[in-house]
Amino acid sequence: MKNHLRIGAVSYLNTKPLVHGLRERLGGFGELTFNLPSRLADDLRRGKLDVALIPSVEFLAERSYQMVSNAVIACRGPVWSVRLLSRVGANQIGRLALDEGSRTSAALVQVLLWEMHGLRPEIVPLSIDQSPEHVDADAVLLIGDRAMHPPPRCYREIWDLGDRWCRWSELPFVFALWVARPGVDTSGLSERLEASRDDGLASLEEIAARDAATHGLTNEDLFRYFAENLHYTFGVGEQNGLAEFHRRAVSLDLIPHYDSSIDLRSS
Ligand SMILES: C=C(O[C@@H]1C=C(C(=O)O)C=C[C@H]1O)C(=O)O
Repeated sequence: MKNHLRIGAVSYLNTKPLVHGLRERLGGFGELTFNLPSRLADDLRRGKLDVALIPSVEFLAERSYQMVSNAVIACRGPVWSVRLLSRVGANQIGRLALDEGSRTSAALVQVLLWEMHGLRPEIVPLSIDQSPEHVDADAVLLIGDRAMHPPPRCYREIWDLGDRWCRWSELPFVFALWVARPGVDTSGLSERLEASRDDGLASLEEIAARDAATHGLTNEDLFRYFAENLHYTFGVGEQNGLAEFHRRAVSLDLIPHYDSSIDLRSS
């Protein structure tokens, strides 16, 4: 019998262009569900999903995973939806709260604080329903839709992590990619994922007009987020950016070290 794939995608606005028309395109080939990035990674690991759009750091940490598409969530400058909000100067952060939805940005902020300020702060969680103003920490990392709204005035320093990474490394940054568990037959999948991405990129105005108001954004802002902040194709720059992030995360022991370098080609 032909595979019926269980496919998980990120539930944030950033993913809308990647999944445009995907349900219809999958038909009986697979079913699509949505969740927070960190939960998608856990469900893929536990075998509850066959394929998922997972945080890139989870792919880097698990050698048996196979990248199944060149459709990714990346940026080449400010990303808008990944922010560090700090009550103190960034060089004084002692206690850092990390958005429960994140794995990649959770590692990225630690890489940047180390590289820029030699800091290794104490880490505490920020659950998805917890308000960032009420957590006992010097700074919070926020990702996704809730990071897109203007932050309250209590913060002294605000970092856009895409901007910080791209200026510091002079490379793009890859936040999430489509990955399959080992042993899953993914033939025919990459074409569907890439066709949906291409269709989504050709329909950004329509997607922005459909989703902006329900998220408290203007159509123009959401369009610009898709068109200017985010980047949806895994090219040579993205490959190099991911390899550099891999080295930095390994050197901080945020992911395990392996002898051979990672295979970043998508199938
Ligand atoms: C740009 C973003 O990329 C995301 C960030 C992720 C992470 O930090 O683990 C994972 C998936 C993406 O949704 C965002 O969520 O705002």
